[in-house]
Amino acid sequence: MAQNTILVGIAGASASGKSLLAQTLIKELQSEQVCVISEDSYYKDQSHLTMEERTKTNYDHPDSLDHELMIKHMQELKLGTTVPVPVYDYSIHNRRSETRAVKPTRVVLIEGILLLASPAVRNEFDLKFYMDTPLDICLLRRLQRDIISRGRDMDSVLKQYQETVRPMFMQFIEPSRQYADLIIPHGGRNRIAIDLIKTKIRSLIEKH
Ligand SMILES: Nc1ncnc2c1ncn2[C@@H]1O[C@H](COP(=O)(O)OP(=O)(O)O)[C@@H](O)[C@H]1O
Ligand SMILES: Nc1ccn([C@@H]2O[C@H](COP(=O)(O)O)[C@@H](O)[C@H]2O)c(=O)n1
Repeated sequence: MAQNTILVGIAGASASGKSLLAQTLIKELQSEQVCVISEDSYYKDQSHLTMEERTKTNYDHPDSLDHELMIKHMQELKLGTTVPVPVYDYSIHNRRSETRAVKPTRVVLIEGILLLASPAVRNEFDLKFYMDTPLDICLLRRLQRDIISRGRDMDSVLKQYQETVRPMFMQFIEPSRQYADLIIPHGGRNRIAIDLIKTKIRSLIEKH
């Protein structure tokens, strides 16, 4: 039996443009057969920790993520099942109580920093992309984004960047680049990459 759902992974550093690329594809494809999930939805539940304890979590280490649940959902989507994806709230460093029902559309885009770092996760993907944006550009964009959209201040973003974001990038994310099928330079507004990926996704939808 032909597989119905194709899983497409978009990996790369924090603020490299993964989410912008995924949202641009969704907007421009205008198809009910494409949807997006963020790996960040699968950060582990931290309800048992105080807010102060939560700020000390290393959110760039694979252990902070519930990859088991994510893999379960990826496999269920491939089997044609709708899955309850957790909703993440950065301002409280925790999942909210509600979930979001994600249907097994023909193409499911999944974006996240650690998608290619472990064999168990990366083997679930049919197509794997890596956003190869220079780290200094990522830091500038993260600083701006985290202050405007994630309720952070400059000191906390810079402290976290030096203590965990950059070291974990070096240890886990950059070495996972080798597993990508396609490496995308210039971030989430790379017009040629966007058009090529759109053509590929349209052909997958039409073949269905
Ligand atoms: N090529 C680009 N040019 C300008 N701004 C960009 C570009 N790519 C991403 N951004 C901006 O940088 C920030 C981080 O991008 P985002 O897509 O959220 O990164 P990621 O999902 O990889 O963490 C966002 O505010 C986004 O709008
Ligand atoms: N409570 C949290 C959870 C995650 N982060 C940071 O988010 C980054 C991953 O998301 P991107 O959209 O930037 O890819 C990751 O680098 C974590 O440090 C956080 O700060 N707080």
